[in-house]
Amino acid sequence: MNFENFHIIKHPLIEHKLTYIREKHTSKKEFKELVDEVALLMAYEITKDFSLQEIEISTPICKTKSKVVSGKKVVLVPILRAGLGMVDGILKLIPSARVGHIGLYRDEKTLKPVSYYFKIPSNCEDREFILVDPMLATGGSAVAAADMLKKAGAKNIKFMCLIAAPEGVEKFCKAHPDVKVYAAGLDEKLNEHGYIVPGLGDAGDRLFGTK
Ligand SMILES: O=P(O)(O)OC[C@H]1O[C@H](OP(=O)(O)OP(=O)(O)O)[C@H](O)[C@@H]1O
Ligand SMILES: O=c1cc[nH]c(=O)[nH]1
Ligand SMILES: [Mg+2]
Repeated sequence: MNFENFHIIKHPLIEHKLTYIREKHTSKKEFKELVDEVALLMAYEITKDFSLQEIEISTPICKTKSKVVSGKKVVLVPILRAGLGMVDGILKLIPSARVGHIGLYRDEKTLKPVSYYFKIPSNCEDREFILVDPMLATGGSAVAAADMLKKAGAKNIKFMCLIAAPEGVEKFCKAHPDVKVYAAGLDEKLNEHGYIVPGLGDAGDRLFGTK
């Protein structure tokens, strides 16, 4: 997909783990562990542009200057429910990140997102948002979530998903060209029920065992 703000994160470990996330016989426990692991690996990649500042510290040997991450405070925002599956993995890497929540579900018939919850930290302008959801299908949910973040004042947003469909990438990138989108895999298409093909099925149901 040729959108400047769309990036596939390619890494052998991510591809390997994604294979077992897709596999329908993977257990609920393993599914959640793998989603967390891929989210952590992706977060490592997408934070490469974080800025650093030098501080003075004392090692047991002497005083020295060394670097720490500086800049805007990170807010991780899962789109409920399935986005919750990615939070623990990313928090392992960025434990100080605040966590906002956006409650959206996709209406089964219309495939349009229905909003039911929104809570994020204040002072949005000064924060770096990482919006997460395993699936970018029609794009309706992710576009609505980014709309809500911007309406609340967010200026700096990245969106991270595990699997994207071309339809969702196009919709999101056109609606939010200023938001960088990162996916571990780009699939073929959507089926007649709006599910990604080959995809992984219903991410929320597989994470929470609600099928
Ligand atoms: O790109 P879209 O067509 O909007 O579809 C993607 C959305 O669908 C899934 O959520 P779902 O509605 O199943 O809610 P859940 O996470 O509570 O299961 C998924 O986690 C995304 O949020
Ligand atoms: O394939 C899909 C599409 C939307 N939501 C999911 O959980 N899976
Ligand atoms: Mg679901």
